Amino acid sequence: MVVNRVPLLAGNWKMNLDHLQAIAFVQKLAWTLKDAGHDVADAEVAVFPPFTDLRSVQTLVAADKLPIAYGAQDLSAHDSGAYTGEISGAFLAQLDCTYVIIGHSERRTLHGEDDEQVKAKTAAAVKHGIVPVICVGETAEDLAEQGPSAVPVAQLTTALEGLDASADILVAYEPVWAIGSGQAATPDQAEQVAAALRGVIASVLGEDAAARTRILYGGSVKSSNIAGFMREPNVDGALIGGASLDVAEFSSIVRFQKHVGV
Ligand SMILES: O=C[C@H](O)COP(=O)(O)O
Repeated sequence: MVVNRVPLLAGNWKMNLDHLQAIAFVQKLAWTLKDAGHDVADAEVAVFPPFTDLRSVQTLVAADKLPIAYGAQDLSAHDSGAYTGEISGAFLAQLDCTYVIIGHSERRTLHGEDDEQVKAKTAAAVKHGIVPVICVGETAEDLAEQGPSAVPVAQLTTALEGLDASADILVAYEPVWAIGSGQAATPDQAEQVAAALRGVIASVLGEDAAARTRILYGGSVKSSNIAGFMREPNVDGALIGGASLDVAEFSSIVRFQKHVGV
């Protein structure tokens, strides 16, 4: 089976940029990529703004037909009802979100999300036709005690339970110790875990799903280190936090082929 996994460079803005800043950022990003001759066949670009920006980003992307995908940073496992503060997958689908991040380590650590909630949210995203970006990763303690793969493998195994083999998903391997620390994993480390995660997809959803599913690396990705990750066979892109908030830096990451001739 020949599958072309187009690289995805995805910017997770976290709680940064309000809706006016989001409009300016997306316009500038589109201009910068166009000026640089970016070809969408080389890499897909996505941004993950705060919820309150999504309508503005939707309007801008649709009006100017920008080649920039977007998604939300979380969703509720429920469709509607008495869930104060929650956002339904149905609402995100109405805003034409392609993607939604699920189980980011900041949700797991700061908001107590566990693997069962991540599983329920993954199912909700798929139900509403939104591609879940399932985040997994080990803490420094996990790494010391169990090695790099054990926790991400367990987290993904639970998240995928009950999904149909045809489900369209993405996986982001983000070692918690690498997020925002300036200390990225090595490409070898990322590849080792990504390969293990592809094995999980194969065993739970089948070989076709494993072959087509893109696996991203996240954690202190910059223009100066993206090339190493993109050379790895099981790493299909990156989920970028801090460096995605600077148009020039993010554009440079998106155009990773220019750095290295991958
Ligand atoms: O979702 C993105 C990750 O948390 C990585 O963040 P970072 O690139 O700032 O380390």
